[in-house]
Amino acid sequence: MVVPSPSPIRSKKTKAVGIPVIDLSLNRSAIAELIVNACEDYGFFKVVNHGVPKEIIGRLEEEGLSFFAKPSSEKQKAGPASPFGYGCKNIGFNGDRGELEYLLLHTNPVSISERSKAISNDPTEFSCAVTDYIQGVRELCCEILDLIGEGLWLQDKMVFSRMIRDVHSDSVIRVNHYPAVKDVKEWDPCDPIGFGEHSDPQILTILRSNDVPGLQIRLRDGLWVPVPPDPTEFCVFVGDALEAMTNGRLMSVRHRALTSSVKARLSMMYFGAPPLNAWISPLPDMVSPQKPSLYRPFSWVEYKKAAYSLRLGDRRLDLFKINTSSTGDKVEL
Ligand SMILES: C=C1C[C@]23C[C@@]1(O)CC[C@H]2[C@@]12CC[C@H](O)[C@@](C)(C(=O)O1)[C@H]2[C@@H]3C(=O)O
Ligand SMILES: O=C(O)CCC(=O)C(=O)O
Ligand SMILES: [Fe+2]
Repeated sequence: MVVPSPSPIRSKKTKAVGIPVIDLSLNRSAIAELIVNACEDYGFFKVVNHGVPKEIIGRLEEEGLSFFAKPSSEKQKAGPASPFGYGCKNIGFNGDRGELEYLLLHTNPVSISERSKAISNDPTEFSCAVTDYIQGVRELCCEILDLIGEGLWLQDKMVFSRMIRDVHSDSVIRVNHYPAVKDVKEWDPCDPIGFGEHSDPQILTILRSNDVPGLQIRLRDGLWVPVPPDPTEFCVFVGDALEAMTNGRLMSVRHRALTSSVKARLSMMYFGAPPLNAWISPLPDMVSPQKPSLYRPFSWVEYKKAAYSLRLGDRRLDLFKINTSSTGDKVEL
């Protein structure tokens, strides 16, 4: 039987570029600058020597694989995702669909332990695997955010990580499972959408996948770049909230997953978010007469409501833009 190629899809609209890979064991001020450059140019980079133990990553991967291997009727007991729980093919509430199934969980420990009962036959084991993983990637997320604070020369370098460390942080975790293409007859090469184009609404996303390709990022010029998978690395995405707080200097990256492999892709994302009542607005350090505020202040709960009322691919940050003329003056509408 002929099977589709496991390599990333490359239409004439994709190209190979050197995606920044940053070694976190190197000199602090050098990596702070490299990270800020990557966030400005791509809104995306990879990290190596990240310090998250392999054993912790492996345990969550195993838990994810054994959950997705269950019969559909069993998995449905943890669903539907509204928004948390088990979801299959439906993404969000407004008709977006993808060739995947997933678990979406709030990172609050009480919520995880409650949800685990419907997900696993050994809820304590599952719950520990998830909370240990969250602890590891939250540290990594905060470390990267502090480096961003340093690279931007902010007065308050921990302004971003403080939101993530807050006990009321609205961070979420997602495990996506893109089933293998078993029968080439069922595979439509024109529609290999695993997860459609979008940006992540939060501050920063930390993604780890197995060795199956699929992730692509969109460059400023509109070209799509396949991201080679590497289970030993983490991918880091700038989210909408970080773009707003840096007054557009760091770019929230648009990305998607196109899968067509003979092996299933498993990806795990930590979406670092502020508390619901936190205010998001361009930081004073990022605003000047030459660079007036691009966004009006909004609360995270307001932003989330907007995100959930829209489609996956909508540019929701535009709703919060202040209209300015070419001279930088505010425009009365
Ligand atoms: C269609 C949607 C799914 C989503 C909520 C939304 O209305 C728009 C944003 C989507 C997204 C993308 C990044 C994350 O995967 C996610 C959990 C998030 O916070 O925003 C999803 C939402 C979701 O799947 O519930
Ligand atoms: O699964 C992936 O590789 C990407 C998924 C993603 O972008 C998301 O869940 O927001
Ligand atoms: Fe995403």
